Amino acid sequence: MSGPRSTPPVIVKICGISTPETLEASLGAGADMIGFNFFPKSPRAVSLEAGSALAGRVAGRAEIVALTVDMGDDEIAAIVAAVRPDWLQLHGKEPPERVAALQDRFGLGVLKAIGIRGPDDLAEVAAHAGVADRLLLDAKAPAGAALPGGNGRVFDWSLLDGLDPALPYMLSGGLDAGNVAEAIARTGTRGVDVSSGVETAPGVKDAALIEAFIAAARSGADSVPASSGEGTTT
Ligand SMILES: O=C(O)c1ccccc1N[C@@H]1O[C@H](COP(=O)(O)O)[C@@H](O)[C@H]1O
Repeated sequence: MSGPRSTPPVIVKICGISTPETLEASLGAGADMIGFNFFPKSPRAVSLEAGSALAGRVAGRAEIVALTVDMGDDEIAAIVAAVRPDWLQLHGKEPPERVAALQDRFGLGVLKAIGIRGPDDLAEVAAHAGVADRLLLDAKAPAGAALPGGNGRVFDWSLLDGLDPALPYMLSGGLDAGNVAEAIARTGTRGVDVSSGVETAPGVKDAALIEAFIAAARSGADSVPASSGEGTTT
């Protein structure tokens, strides 16, 4: 994206946008990051052509995130060429070495998703801290789930109590307008990400739900003290 943007106290990402109408609703309501989903099995998946057209409307108004799951270099290169994202969201089992390799190859920010269900999952957080540009702490998908994310499940936020407050991370997993302010207040997160919580059916985003989510996140953000570092948009 071009030019500096002001720094919101809590970054809001709307993920899985697939129509111009819900894109405009997200941007109009002040979304900081817009995610386009390139995981073919997802009900939110967009084609390269659709993603490119939607991303063209975003330029300069928010950051663009391309969501992939254990994708190979050639496919990612095609997405990067078509969509010109600011960030790659890696929502699979990509190890830290893969994160670093993609940073080197594409020169983009990497938002690495880590599924959280219990205390053992924090080892994965530690392994990626200092490698990924930002972490996305999401509810771990149940065994056998078709999707590694986007399942509308909340995890136990108290698992994050011992995290280093300086860790650059965003929170996701079952967030919606009714719980996002509490999630921000409870965790002190500097960023939130939502997909199914702003939908009326899988893959069907709703403008009113998006607007309500962003408004609720902004109200929750008032409970978070000013940041010295993370929270800055790139
Ligand atoms: O949304 C999807 O379909 C999806 C598919 C594969 C990987 C990740 C996916 N979504 C991401 O998961 C988080 C949490 O989703 P939800 O809000 O609980 O529905 C979402 O913000 C996306 O970044």
